Amino acid sequence: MNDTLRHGHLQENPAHAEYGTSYGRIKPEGVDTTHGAILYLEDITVSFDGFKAINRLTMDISVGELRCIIGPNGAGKTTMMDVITGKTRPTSGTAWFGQTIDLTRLSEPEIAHAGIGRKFQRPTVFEQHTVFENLELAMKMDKRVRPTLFFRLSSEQQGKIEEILKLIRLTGQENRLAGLLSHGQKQWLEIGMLLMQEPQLLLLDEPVAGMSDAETARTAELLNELRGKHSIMVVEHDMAFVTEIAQQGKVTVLHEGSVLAEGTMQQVQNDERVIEVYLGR
Ligand SMILES: Nc1ncnc2c1ncn2[C@@H]1O[C@H](COP(=O)(O)OP(=O)(O)OP(=O)(O)O)[C@@H](O)[C@H]1O
Repeated sequence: MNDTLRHGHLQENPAHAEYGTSYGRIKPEGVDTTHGAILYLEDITVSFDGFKAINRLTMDISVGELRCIIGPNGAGKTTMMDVITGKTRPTSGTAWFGQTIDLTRLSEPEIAHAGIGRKFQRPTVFEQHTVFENLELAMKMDKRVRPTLFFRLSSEQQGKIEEILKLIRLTGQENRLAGLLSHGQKQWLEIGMLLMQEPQLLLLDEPVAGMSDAETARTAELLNELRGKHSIMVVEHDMAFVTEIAQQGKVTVLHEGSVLAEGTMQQVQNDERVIEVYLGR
């Protein structure tokens, strides 16, 4: 058992008492999703010197859902992700991860360890290492990996890397230095690195910003392949991309720190209030 488990809140939660193994790693099985929700933000407010960046925000995400979050600049999208990942503490409200884990009581490392992966806008891969090594490093950096002096990949772990390489469209590129990849490929690699850690919830902040049209289209394909297998929250301004990945799923429109509208892309696109504050501009 590592230090985070020994000393952190996770150990105190009986839901975390059982640990299964996966790819030689200790995997938390403690997220109780019996009611179907992976995330439930309940009446969250974040005040910065009296200014409410998030204002009584309530929303939930189901297990396996791919949820798109849209909204004008300053709507509170990044702040909401900061609350979920423990970077920002809400002034009030609760952020439930499954039924029992209150994220507002956990530190950032504890939240990452509990199974929430976040991808920031800019890619942060290890440029001096190959694509394969980046994925391998992601596996080793995972706090749940059992510490061993000479870490050697098992055939199962090797298989996992190959599976992810295929998913992120980098099969055949595994020996290339990550620094030589295109911007889009670096973004996919980083998504692959997060997937290596098998997150229960994946947060993606503007994943297609700066990508070519072809890369954007491939990213949409990639996310559509992840649909149903992972719970994913995507914040994005590129409406054509959002339309591609939202399909018949829910899109949430944030405005002034609250949910302005929620529904299918078609429903929110036809919502007068959404047109007024965002899409119609
Ligand atoms: N640390 C902070 N101190 C003061 N104000 C902040 C802080 N962080 C964010 N804000 C303000 O809170 C509001 C919400 O910001 P946030 O970055 O969450 O919006 P956003 O929806 O992510 O915008 P964008 O689409 O431009 O990324 C903005 O008005 C921003 O200026």
